Amino acid sequence: MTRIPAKLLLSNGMSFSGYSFGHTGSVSGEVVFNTAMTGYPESLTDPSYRGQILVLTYPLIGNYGVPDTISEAGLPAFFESDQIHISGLVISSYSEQYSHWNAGRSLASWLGEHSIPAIEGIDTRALTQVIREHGAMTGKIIVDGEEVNWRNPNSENLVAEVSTKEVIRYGNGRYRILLVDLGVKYNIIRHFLKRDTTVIRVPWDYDFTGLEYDGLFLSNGPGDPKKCEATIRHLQRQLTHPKPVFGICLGNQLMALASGADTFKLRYGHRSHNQPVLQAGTNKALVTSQNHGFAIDSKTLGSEWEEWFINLNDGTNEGIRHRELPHFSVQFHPEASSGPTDTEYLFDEFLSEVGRFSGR
Ligand SMILES: NC(=O)CC[C@H](N)C(=O)O
Repeated sequence: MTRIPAKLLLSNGMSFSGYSFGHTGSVSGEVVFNTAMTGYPESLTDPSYRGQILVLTYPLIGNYGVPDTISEAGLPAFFESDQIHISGLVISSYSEQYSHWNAGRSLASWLGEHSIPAIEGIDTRALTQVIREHGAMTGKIIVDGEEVNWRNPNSENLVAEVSTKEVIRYGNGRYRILLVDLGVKYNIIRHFLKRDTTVIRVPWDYDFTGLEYDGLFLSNGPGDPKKCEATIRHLQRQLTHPKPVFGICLGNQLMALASGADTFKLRYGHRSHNQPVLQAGTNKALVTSQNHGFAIDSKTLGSEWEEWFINLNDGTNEGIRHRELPHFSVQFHPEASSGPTDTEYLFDEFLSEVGRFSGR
């Protein structure tokens, strides 16, 4: 097989040479790295990666293939959304051979079907060190010399692209959860459906303030949280009421912005399965799955709010909660798909607040 040469060009001028696989084409986006050892089908379909060129530091990728699309309760069983959201993929060694109980196709053919360019043969650990030193950068995967314009996805409203266009209901449980879809990972919906709920999934800019529901949930999602002005406006009105509100990742950042606090861009983000967080005021540390490039500036939190979790690597915020009302959110992923499930209990805590509030 003849291999097509490709290169990864960074906005600081550095270039890394490799070979094309997946879709044969060039693309630009923000270059981010994830150090998890498994979970590429979930990561590639996570809407929070929209506009990003994903670098995987684990060297061997593709060896367990990609699952078939099998529907379960109206959701694809093994994916986090209905499509691949990354703009491009950068890996070290691509395994043509794959073997796994649920593998239905190869990674290369799946990327090809979705028109996503990928490059292999890159020293992704050396590349990651460059990104750690320089900070997050935009980049281009250039295949066969085909030119493409630079793209900085953080200047776009990516949430509007990935959010549902219509209201969708799932399940028929006791508690009604209004889920604001900012780019929701399906494992969040699966976690709610396991807990006797009806999930009402609404678009990111939907005015939910007059609707009937028992608890409000703000999902994860791509890009700069400050682009979600409509959601922040609706949330501000909701936060004056004692109805339970829970947010994950982008949801955490929007909770802070709606309460008057600020967010900022991290130097290179947290993307892995082994991010240690401390529950503030305790000695309890938890291992979490994360995927974020922005964070809450905890110094700007108002007096009604407190820092709930803190990242043990760099001391940045990993969650906040209201001192009196049942409003809380986390920067990490309690639904961890893929990754450690240590913090799944937060769904139970939210549902117990919802039960208490609704009186059912
Ligand atoms: N997974 C997420 O929700 C990410 C939130 C936000 N887009 C960030 O990068 O920080």
